[in-house]
Amino acid sequence: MTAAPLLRLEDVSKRFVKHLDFAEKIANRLGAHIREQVVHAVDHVSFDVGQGEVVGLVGESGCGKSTLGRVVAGIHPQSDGHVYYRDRDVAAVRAGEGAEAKRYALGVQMIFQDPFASLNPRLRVRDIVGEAPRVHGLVDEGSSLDDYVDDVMRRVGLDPAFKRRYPHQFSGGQRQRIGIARALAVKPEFLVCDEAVAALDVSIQAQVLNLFMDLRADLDLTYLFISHDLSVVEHLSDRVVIMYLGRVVEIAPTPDLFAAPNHPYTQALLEQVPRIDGRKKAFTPIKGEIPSPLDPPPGCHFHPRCPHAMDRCRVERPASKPVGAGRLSACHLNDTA
Ligand SMILES: Nc1ncnc2c1ncn2[C@@H]1O[C@H](COP(=O)(O)OP(=O)(O)OP(=O)(O)O)[C@@H](O)[C@H]1O
Repeated sequence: MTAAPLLRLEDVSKRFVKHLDFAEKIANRLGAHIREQVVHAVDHVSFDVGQGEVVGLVGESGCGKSTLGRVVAGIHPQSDGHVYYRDRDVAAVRAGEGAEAKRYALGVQMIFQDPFASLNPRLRVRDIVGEAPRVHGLVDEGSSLDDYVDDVMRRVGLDPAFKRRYPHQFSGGQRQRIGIARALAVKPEFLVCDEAVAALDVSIQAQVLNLFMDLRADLDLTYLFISHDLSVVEHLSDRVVIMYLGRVVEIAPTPDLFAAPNHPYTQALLEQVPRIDGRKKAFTPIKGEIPSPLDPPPGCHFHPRCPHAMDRCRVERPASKPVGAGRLSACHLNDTA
């Protein structure tokens, strides 16, 4: 990576405590010894994202992608570790509550999978898009909020003539464009897109992915693009970060990752990607169930599903080590090669 990091994650962890439900509390009164459990949703994650870069964050459901995205966007505080933005520790910046905190809060925006759930159904598009710029005084003196909203709508391919409509009056793809417009309206520099096209039909997905790329070029945006689907990030990302059960297992420039995946988990994920070169591979689901993050396997979390697992993998967590230019992988096999 050549660009200076805009975002840097250093040993970031996020734990959630799963509190006892009513039945479990009753059972405890009757003598059971059920204890609160801790989910290690994100487990010592480190990587950076350069200014103007698109980093794809990929892994199966429950591996902690959304949680990490929310930590980056400042929605969840991390339990441990540091998040640096423009080389400033975000925890300190946010505690300050001054102009720098506001710059971070507006500068890093999140776009969600389900625009319908994230858009207030009682607000017209004009207010959904215009509310934050109005509150934060982002509209230049001498121009109107309506003009501001019209500009943002045009930028995402929405006709401003429809700004008095409500979200339910739009299609799924258009609603996602409203979500993108709402994020862009505060002039962000970093977008965290969490499964932002997963709910859309394939043809609409392609249009929205193109929009993201156009916006990147026009506005010099940086992206953390979260998806369970490697094929979604293939044409979009400069680099890909692969997560498994809360941990990063591999980081690589996108072409290198697709040409020669290093980690057995990445190899298994790639086996599932339908290729567009006509030589469509047979669909081979990854062997075994994803273990529970409440009780992850010791050693390498992937070892119960790994075809190459060795004794060491069952007891020792593999460190992330360089495996080529700009590449890291956390697999004991690399020590035996
Ligand atoms: N607020 C929360 N409270 C308790 N546990 C949580 C919370 N948010 C996430 N988790 C747990 O953390 C783990 C990681 O969840 P997360 O949603 O980050 O994964 P994901 O990879 O984004 O999966 P998906 O694509 O299914 O959302 C899961 O076991 C999930 O149940």
